[in-house]
Amino acid sequence: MALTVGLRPLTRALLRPWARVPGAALGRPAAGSGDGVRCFGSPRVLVEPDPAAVGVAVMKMRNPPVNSLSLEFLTELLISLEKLENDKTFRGIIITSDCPGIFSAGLDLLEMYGRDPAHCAEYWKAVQELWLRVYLSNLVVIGAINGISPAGGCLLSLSCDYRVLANNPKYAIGLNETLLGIIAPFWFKDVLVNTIGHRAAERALQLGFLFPPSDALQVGIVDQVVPEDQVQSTARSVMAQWLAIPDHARQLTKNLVRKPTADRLLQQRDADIQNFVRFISRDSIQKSLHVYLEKLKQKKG
Ligand SMILES: CCCCCCCCC/C=C/C(=O)SCCNC(=O)CCNC(=O)[C@H](O)C(C)(C)COP(=O)(O)OP(=O)(O)OC[C@H]1O[C@@H](n2cnc3c(N)ncnc32)[C@H](O)[C@@H]1OP(=O)(O)O
Repeated sequence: MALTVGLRPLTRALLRPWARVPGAALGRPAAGSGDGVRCFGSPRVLVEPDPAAVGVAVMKMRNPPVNSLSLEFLTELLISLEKLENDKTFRGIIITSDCPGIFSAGLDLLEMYGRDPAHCAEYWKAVQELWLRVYLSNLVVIGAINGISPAGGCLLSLSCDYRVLANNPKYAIGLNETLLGIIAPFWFKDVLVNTIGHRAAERALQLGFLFPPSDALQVGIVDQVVPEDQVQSTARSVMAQWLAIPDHARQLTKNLVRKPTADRLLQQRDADIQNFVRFISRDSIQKSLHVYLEKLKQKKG
């Protein structure tokens, strides 16, 4: 699936020399990455082949302070995912965070607050694209969730094939959009329903639940909860289990299960973008976003 996000000239320029990790131009070891370990990346996304697992790449999100999914960050994630999909030496990706305590704070509120319709449309197209790229990936995608994961961060986690969450009570996960006075779009809802069932999803979406690890495991929004220092090793051992399955059979099966959900968006991407722009541009929604952003600021005291 070609990357269909219409990149702004600025974003395109930003990404042109995108192997910017010092010394990590494709094929050369990045500083501190260990001898011969080929890695590549961009300012906000570091991709390192897992030295202990052939064919596995670890994708580290590093958009401090909270890995909020800005347009630039989404674009870098998409470029890295596309590169991995096209590099036949990789069969699996472990997605994790380099921002302590935070997997991803979700969509970047500043991309939706005080922005013109054209920007909102471009932003939403990138959000759609990231979901489709991860959800339908031919690679095995495992979330090594080492931090809090609200809303868009939860969607990214749900789009993985398997989710390992660190057992830290602060690392809650859920689609909390109603707490902001907004809503999760139908395809966020669909993925949650597919994962935890209709009644649990209905309740969690309406109440904006952020599940702490023990509840997240019980409701099924994550597959495993482990001590924080075992998240990466657990993700790696689960990856080995999934990679023991012949790729072609596993990919066809993943597609069989996931394509009907993805098709609901693919068949109406433009309408979904227009719906988003209309909804997010409402005065009442902009006001809700303003109040929420103020609350975040006040929280800092
Ligand atoms: C029809 C259908 C239509 C559908 C139409 C609508 C569809 C929308 C779907 C929405 C999906 C989403 O993901 S909406 C986003 C939901 N996300 C959230 O609710 C998480 C909000 N953030 C937090 O709760 C906290 O920041 C948290 C992640 C726990 C980290 O707490 P900390 O104390 O460590 O850090 P903070 O001090 O709070 O934050 C550090 C800085 O990051 C900023 N920040 C934090 N989260 C941010 C965010 N998501 N976007 C931008 N900026 C963010 C803060 O403002 C601070 O900025 P400075 O003050 O400048 O330092």
